[in-house]
This record gives sequence, C-alpha cells and structure tokens, in this order.
Amino acid sequence: MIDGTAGVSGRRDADEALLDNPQALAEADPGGMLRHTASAGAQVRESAALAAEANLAVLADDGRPRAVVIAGIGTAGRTGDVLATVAGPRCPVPIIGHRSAGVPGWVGAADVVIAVSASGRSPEALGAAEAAHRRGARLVAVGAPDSQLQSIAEQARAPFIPVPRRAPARASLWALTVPVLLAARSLGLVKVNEADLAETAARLDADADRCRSAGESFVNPAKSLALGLAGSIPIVWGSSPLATVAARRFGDTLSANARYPVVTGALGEAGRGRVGLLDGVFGGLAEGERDIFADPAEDDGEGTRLRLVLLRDGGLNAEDDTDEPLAVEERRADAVQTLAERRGVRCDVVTAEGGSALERLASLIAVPDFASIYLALAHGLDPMAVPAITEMKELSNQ
Ligand SMILES: O=P(O)(O)OC[C@H]1O[C@@H](O)[C@@H](O)[C@@H](O)[C@@H]1O
Repeated sequence: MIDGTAGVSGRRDADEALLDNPQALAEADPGGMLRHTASAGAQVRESAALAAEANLAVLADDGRPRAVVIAGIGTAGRTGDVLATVAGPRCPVPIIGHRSAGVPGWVGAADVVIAVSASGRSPEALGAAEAAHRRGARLVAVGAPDSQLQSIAEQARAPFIPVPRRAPARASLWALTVPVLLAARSLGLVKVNEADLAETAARLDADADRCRSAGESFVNPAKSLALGLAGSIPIVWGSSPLATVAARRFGDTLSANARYPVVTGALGEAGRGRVGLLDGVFGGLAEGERDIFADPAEDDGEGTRLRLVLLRDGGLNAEDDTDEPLAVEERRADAVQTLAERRGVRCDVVTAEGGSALERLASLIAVPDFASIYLALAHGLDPMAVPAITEMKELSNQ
C-alpha cells in the first residue's frame, strides 16, 4: 500500500487475488458501495411507488410545455441525459440539462423545470427551483426528504418526490432517475410503462446477481471488466445516443470510485476526431513496442496503454427511435473494433439487452457500475470516500 498525500492510501498495481476473496472485498468496502449498487433494482421499484404517491398529474393541467429543463449536478444531472435519450429524437419538446445554479434566461411560464438533488441541497438544484418558482414555470423536485429542496417545492406548491438518502449520490442514479421519467410521462413526453419499469428492475437485479462479490472473476463480468481495465487509460465510447449516456456514466464512476482518468463519448463524434487516440503513444505506438515476453511485474508504468470499452446498443431499438439508421451505428461499432484490433489496443464490448430503451440503458450501466467499484477495491481505494470531492466543496465553500 502507498500512503499518498491528503489521507488517501492505495495500491499502485491492482491486486487481482483480492477480487476473488469476498471477505477481503467486504473489508475493503466499509461503506458498502457494492451493496448500495446492488440495490439498483429495488431503487426503481421504490421510486416508482414514491412517485405514484406524489401528485404528478397536476403537471399535465397546463398541457404540453414549451421545454423541459432538468436542473442538477453530478449524478442528479445525469438523470436529464437519461430522460433525453429515453424520450428519443421524436420527442416534440426540447429536453435540456442545466448544470449550474438558476435556470436559462429564456425559462418562463410555458416551461417545466425538474430540480434534482440526492442531498436536496446542491446550490445548482436549489437555485433552479427558486428561479423556476419566481418565473412562474411549472416545477417538480426530486431529492432527499426533509431537505431544503423539499421546502422550496412546498413553498411553490410543486410536486416533490422524496428519494431516501443513500450516500453517496452516485449510488442513487436509479432512485433519482425514475421520478424524473415519471414526471415526463405525466407530461406525455415518454412512453415508459409499468412493464418497462418492472423489466428494468428485474434486469438490474439479475445483473447485480451476476456481479456479486461471491462470483469469481472468470464468471463475474464486472470483475473481469475491472481487471481488463487495471493499469490502463480507459476509453469508453457509446455506439448510439443511449449507449453514450451509459458511457458517460461509466466515466463518472471510473473517475469517482476507481479514480481513473477516462475518455468518454459518442462513437459517431469520436470517429471524426478522438479516434486518433488509437494511433498515439498510449495506443498503437505503445502496443507496437511492447515486449510480449517482458515480466509485467517490472512494468515501470511507462507502458501505460489504452483500453477501449465499446458500449453497443445492439440495434434492438425501433427504427423510428433513432436519429441515425441502425445499420450506420452498427457499421461504425464494427469499424472501431477493427481499428483497435489492427493496432493491438484491447477492447471490451458490452452489448445492450432488453426491449425498452430504459431496460437497454440499465443493461449497459449495471456491469460497468460494479466494475468501477471492483477496480477501486483492487487498488485498495475505498470507493465511497472521495476526499478530493469533499475538499473541493470545503475550499469552494459549497
Ligand atoms: O445530488 P446532489 O446531492 O445534489 O449532489 C450532486 C453531486 O454533488 C457532488 O458534490 C458529488 O457529491 C456528486 O457525487 C453529486 O452527484
């Protein structure tokens, strides 16, 4: 173990054996990030029940809004990306994520603002909720019960969906996302139905089971993904807009849990620029020089190389749910795999499964979520405690 600065200790090289020792894994995860992450399916069911108790139907009273703004930061902000992709390119109303305090200047009485904050106290969500109320926009708030966000929603007589707190916020993605989707459903903007929610929850349960700490690395997809990424610079590209939301989420969890630098994005966009990474010193150039007989224990870090994770949508979505023909997305995904292979850059592929957009998204998020935690644990890092985030809050007085 290295005792680093600022009270963080960890291991330079990932301890593979630790991942096959459930006892050691439990000790390395005192806050229970694995357990919190395994509650994703339960979060979907619980949030759907809590949303059913809130009076979301009032949202529809004033008809279809001009625009929907999802205000929040970090994981809360990601819920806006999920809504936008589940609503799809045919959504008649713009869905806009807003990640700073307040709301965009054009927001007014014709619009809906959904303010989201797991703690119920991020300045971004609170500022947006207050601004929405002041400007006469319809407001919905999602977050911790008995929080400042709840009081603002009450003052504004706006629906509030309480999301029980699970520290940290990134372990609450599903609890925060479902109320946002159901608020949008009340507005007639998404088609998510009860069966979609039930199937998504079941998918998350099944993936949590496949990724459980007792499952050995060779049968546990999250452990093998984590071990493949160990020591690399991950690049995570999504083959479709939906898969790109999952890619960005993996960027969040790899950074915050495992503290890995990571490049994420849409493959379509990457294909016109960032794909050049595969040719560089961390990509094809490094692989060309690699001595395949060298002892990996003597690797002094100079051999750091890229590892590509390709999240593929699998071409399962209905043709009218996409903004690009499925065949184009599929060809591009095949192409980048060929490119990686030609350069010796290793590539993991996760392919979406399931019928609805929400379930497919869940199938691309679940295994990577666990992988980020196993990667943290293999490096001796507590995936829950991130001193840098706490220090940022203290130093910037937030
Ligand atoms: O969801 P709330 O509580 O507003 O937090 C928003 C974000 O705040 C940051 O400081 C981190 O803690 C993130 O993990 C979190 O997603």
